[in-house]
Amino acid sequence: MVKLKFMLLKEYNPYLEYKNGELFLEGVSLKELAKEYGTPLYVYSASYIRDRIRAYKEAFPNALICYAVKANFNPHIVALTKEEGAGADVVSGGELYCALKAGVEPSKIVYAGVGKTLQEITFAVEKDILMFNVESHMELDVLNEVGERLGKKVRVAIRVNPDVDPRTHPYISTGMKKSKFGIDIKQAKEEYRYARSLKNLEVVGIHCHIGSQILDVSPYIEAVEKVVGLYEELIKDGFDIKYIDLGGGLGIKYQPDQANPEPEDLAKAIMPSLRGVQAKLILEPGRSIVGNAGILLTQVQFLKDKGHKHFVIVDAGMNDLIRPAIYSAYHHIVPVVERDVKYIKTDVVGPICETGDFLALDREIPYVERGDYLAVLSAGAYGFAMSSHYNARPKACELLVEKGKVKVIRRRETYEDIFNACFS
Ligand SMILES: Cc1ncc(COP(=O)(O)O)c(C=O)c1O
Ligand SMILES: N[C@@H](CCCC[NH3+])C(=O)O
Repeated sequence: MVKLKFMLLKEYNPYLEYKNGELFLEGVSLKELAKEYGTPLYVYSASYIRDRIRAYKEAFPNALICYAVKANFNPHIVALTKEEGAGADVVSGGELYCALKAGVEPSKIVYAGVGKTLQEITFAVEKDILMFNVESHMELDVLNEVGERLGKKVRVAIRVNPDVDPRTHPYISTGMKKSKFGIDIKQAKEEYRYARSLKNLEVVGIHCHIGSQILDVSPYIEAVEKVVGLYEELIKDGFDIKYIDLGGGLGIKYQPDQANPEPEDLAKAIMPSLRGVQAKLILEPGRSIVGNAGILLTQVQFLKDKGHKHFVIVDAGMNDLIRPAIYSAYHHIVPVVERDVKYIKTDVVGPICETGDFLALDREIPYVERGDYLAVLSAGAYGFAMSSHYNARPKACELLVEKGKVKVIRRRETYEDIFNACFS
């Protein structure tokens, strides 16, 4: 029984293990961390993040790996990916600021997003980033104007929408016809010609991102084939396409019976279609770098038995981890200190005044008591990044652990932190 559980945790993160019934990450006791730093508490494993970047680099030795900052924008995490040689994929001025603070070279930064503001565009042009992934005709005009004003040639790729179903949650499918993202691949050639006619733009690439949490690699093959088709047409038309950026999206293990696909699986699927392509490949993985690096620790506040229904009420709410509320996402929950093998069927809910505030519904979890700590797995991506102050709750503390060492990468917020901006 214990051995089985041990194997299962390793499949999420090889640095996560029970020792004498107590959970450790990279050799650090999670119970001790929860006691010292309080809960809710995010803890990330640095070695795991390093391993994942290295796995991408091994699977795609000639590619530029641009970590998708949106998945987790803690600058210390971004700096870690930079240390391993990654660039950054950003979607806002804030993320660009974060990547630069973390030391990422502008020549390794790509910028996507359907609604870049003039201020954000100006900031990125001034910083001379590698490439804008342009999502509309109007954006081309604005980029050209900013380039002219600043006396620069702005490097652009057009984000094409290949109309491929990535077979994931509809809210995170981004490459289908009805989606707001990118330009229909069938209209792309026309937009490329238009971009070439603008004197302050330099057309350098093709961008495509079909969605997130993709576990089956076949939609990638479909998308890549369409992108390569466009690449060949553009080359024939005299374009110098230096980069093909295929976005991110590789999924991770959330449920015990799910796979944790490797970058190598993606490489095996798509590299054959890219054989004749001269352009440099760019990838923008987010979740598959940091998702299973992180866990969210929470403490049981109350138990409530309504007869027909049991509730475990914890101190982490939807303001800390919103994925279950908005995507009905599953996050595996395990005890920080094992008790016995008795299981209960329960909802695990937070303190927020919303019925949608849950971490798990009708879930069998090991028996717990008031004061126990629970670890919510796979919380490193889109966990803290999507957190809020809802119900005037200070944001959680974030820790980075590596080989037995602990670093506070974001202190717990205070009430003053929440309200300071109201009184300045
Ligand atoms: C343009 C772009 N690139 C990269 C990513 C990162 O995706 P993921 O975290 O699924 O790897 C996203 C988010 O889906 C995105 O919108
Ligand atoms: N926020 C989503 C992923 C969005 C991907 C961004 N394009 C999630 O938590 O799964």
